[in-house]
Amino acid sequence: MFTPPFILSIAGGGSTYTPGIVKSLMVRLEDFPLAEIRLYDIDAGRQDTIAPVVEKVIRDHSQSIKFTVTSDPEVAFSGAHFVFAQMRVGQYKMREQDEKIPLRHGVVGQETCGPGGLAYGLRTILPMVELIDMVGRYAHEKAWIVNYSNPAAIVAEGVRRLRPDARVLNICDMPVAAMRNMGAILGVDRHKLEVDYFGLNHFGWFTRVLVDGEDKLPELRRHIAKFGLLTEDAAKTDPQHSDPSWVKTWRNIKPIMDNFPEYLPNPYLQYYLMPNQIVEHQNPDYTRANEVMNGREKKLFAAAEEYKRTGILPDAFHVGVHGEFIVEVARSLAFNLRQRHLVMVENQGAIVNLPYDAVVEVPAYITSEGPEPIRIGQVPLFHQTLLQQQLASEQLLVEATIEGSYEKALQAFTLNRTVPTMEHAKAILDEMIEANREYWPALQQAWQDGEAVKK
Ligand SMILES: NC(=O)c1ccc[n+]([C@@H]2O[C@H](COP(=O)([O-])OP(=O)(O)OC[C@H]3O[C@@H](n4cnc5c(N)ncnc54)[C@H](O)[C@@H]3O)[C@@H](O)[C@H]2O)c1
Ligand SMILES: O=P(O)(O)OC[C@H]1O[C@H](O[C@H]2[C@H](O)[C@@H](O)[C@@H](O)O[C@@H]2CO)[C@H](O)[C@@H](O)[C@@H]1O
Ligand SMILES: [Mn+2]
Repeated sequence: MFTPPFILSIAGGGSTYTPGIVKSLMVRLEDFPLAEIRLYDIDAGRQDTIAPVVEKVIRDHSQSIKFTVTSDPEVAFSGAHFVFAQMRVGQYKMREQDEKIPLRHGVVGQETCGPGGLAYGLRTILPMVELIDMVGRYAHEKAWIVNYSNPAAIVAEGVRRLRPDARVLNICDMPVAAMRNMGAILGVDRHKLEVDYFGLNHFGWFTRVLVDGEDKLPELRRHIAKFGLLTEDAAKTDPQHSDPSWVKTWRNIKPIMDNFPEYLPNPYLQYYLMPNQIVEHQNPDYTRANEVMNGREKKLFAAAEEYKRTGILPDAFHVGVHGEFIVEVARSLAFNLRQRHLVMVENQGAIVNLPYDAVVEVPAYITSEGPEPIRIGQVPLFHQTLLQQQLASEQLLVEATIEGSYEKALQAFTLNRTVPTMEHAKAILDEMIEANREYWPALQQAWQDGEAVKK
């Protein structure tokens, strides 16, 4: 453990989430004291646009915290105690491709699920390893990287294989966001909930939702059967997610639970369990990437511009569970609080009927040496089978990245539940190879015309 105040670096400093995360840090300054905040990004222009907004957020709370903005890894990470990673490799222009290419083939087009998530994984694993190595070179020897960079399941598996000893904790705010909505429905703050949950990232189920020791899942089931995982007035539950695609996502918990009422699914399961319906409702010319570029990103950039012109910062970003959660996790790491959070962690027997070395998402106690997962036991055959298939798809994608294997990438795409046939998988993969030339490692075919290719 190291003593506060801490040096904290944010990798992906130009992210639309940076001001919100920094605001969350400022609100918790007494509990998580900071000496310096550093922004690091490979796109200096984007980061410079957002930096004055971030600086204003800091100065509204503290005059003493040093603020540094850089594209130099040595400056960014020297002596750092914490690194929050939130890189979007290829930025929104590549997210748009991840979503639109599969849709042209009638397949789900999504940032982290299906072929889009696999493509994003092929772009992100190696830059993440590069980040780990830079942090290893310059930062405090016990520094923690808390990673939000997506696709988190694939990134976590890539890191587990390539840098098994790295102090990286991979997290996702989706379960916390679901708990916030549960809390709103039940009329309690999300911190009052203690949940049981098992799965992979963006692929799991809540099995119990306790408030003061009483399981509230029956009450939630009755509510969800009418409204999905939203209050009657959706905007009140989730002001950030008033975009139509998110409202639909929360409502889709209802059809899933109408069929499988036992557990409450992660909203991302809609892409695997009802892909046809999702594709029918997706506009192939205007996907979530466009919604975000014309919404969250545009609003933030416009506010930065107005702040530069007038010195007045308009209300331009949301401080929600996303920022709160990463700060809560970092505090637990920093002070060995052993708080219980849902995070990604190597299974190590927590889910008895999944592989020992699978990266799973389960509740864990967060200590200064990392997460200690709770024991889940056996999961039912239906869920185990879905999980195994998704895990295999993600693991093959990681192997494809490491080995530069075209065949393994094709297997990963073919095995994914969102992809109906081998032909769809190949057509999408081949188009994605073209679109990702700048980002993916080269994928070689080991077989051609029925013959093994001699190396
Ligand atoms: N795990 C979760 O639950 C969760 C929740 C929200 C967002 N996210 C992820 O957070 C990230 C940021 O999202 P956003 O919508 O704000 O994206 P964004 O494009 O606004 O920001 C990402 C930033 O990362 C930078 N970047 C790209 N490659 C980099 C590299 N190799 N090194 C340093 N910086 C690099 C980009 O230049 C960009 O400024 C994404 O990966 C997103 O998927 C994850
Ligand atoms: O489509 P986007 O870019 O708006 O969101 C994609 C991310 O969605 C999840 O995170 C949500 C979170 O659930 C919500 O509460 C709030 O904090 O906003 C986040 C972003 O909208 C998901 O967990 C992430 O992995 C996705 O990147
Ligand atoms: Mn997530």
